[in-house]
Amino acid sequence: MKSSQHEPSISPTEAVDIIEQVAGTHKGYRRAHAKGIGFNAVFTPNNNAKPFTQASFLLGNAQNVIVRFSHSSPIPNSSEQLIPIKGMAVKFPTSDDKAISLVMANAPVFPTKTPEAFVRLIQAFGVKNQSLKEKLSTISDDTEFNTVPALLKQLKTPASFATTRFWAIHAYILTTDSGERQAVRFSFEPVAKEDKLPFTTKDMELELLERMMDSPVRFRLLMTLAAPEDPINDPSISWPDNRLVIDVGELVLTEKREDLAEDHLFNPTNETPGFSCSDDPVLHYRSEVYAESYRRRSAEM
Ligand code: HEM
Repeated sequence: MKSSQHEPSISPTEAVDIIEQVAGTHKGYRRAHAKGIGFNAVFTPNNNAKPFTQASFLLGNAQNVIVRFSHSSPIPNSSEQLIPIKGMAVKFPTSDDKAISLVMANAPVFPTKTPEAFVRLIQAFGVKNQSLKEKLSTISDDTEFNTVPALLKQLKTPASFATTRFWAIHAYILTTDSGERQAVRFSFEPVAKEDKLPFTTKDMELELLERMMDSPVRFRLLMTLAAPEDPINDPSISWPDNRLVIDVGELVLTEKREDLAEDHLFNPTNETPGFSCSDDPVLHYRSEVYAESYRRRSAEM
């Protein structure tokens, strides 16, 4: 565990065991965000990030990237309409084999400050034969879950991946050649705004493919700059709305990947000169959880 400040009481391997206990084992699938669709895409930086970083993926020429959109459930055939949390993962190439990945959700904040609280939340929501009200009452005494009921109320299943904003949630640290540091949070904002589906299907993957036949699907990569007083190690706290947001480039989907990016691991903790992880314990925990999930699903293929 790289984060120096936090030693979780539930190990990443135990976390994957717990997800399997709650959701079952679905051989060959990711242990979360099991169902999804992969695309090739092009990311074109506009060099607005240059004053803040030397990170190559945010600067220079257009580059080929891999994108995977997903439904968050660990159960591959669960109803996508009943699962409001969706994911978008983008893998940028780098000169070494540690591709930078932004692995995002359609929410600006995470429900908990620590990874083990999130795992306990999975356990609480996974209890069988209990209504949502009963599940909420079992977590209501725990101050770690104060924000959860309000977050749940705001959740709404999106109509389309192409009109959804995705946030990387954790802070990352950008550095310049001369060593200046700036904490930022990334998000991808859709260029398409219309919510009403012009298409016939309720299947979000098909909807995306139909949309692409009509016009290109684009997202802007936005970077929100932290002020010195903003917390950079707590993904459950949002930064004030008046923070400077910089548009650093555009992503355009080009084609569906035949492999759907199924075999890919998107690791949100890879670093490159000019771009590093903050001390957020949830971010660092994800690295080992994803590696464990990847080990299990690869062995089952
Ligand atoms: C302790 C916290 C978390 C746990 C235990 C967890 C668990 C997992 C697991 C087991 C996977 C499957 C990985 C694989 O097999 O490749 C996964 C994928 C994913 N998670 Fe998380 N996750 C956590 C936090 C987050 C956060 C904060 C976000 C959003 C910012 C997020 C978004 C995603 C997405 C989009 C994927 C799919 C990536 C892909 O397409 O390959 N997760 N998560």
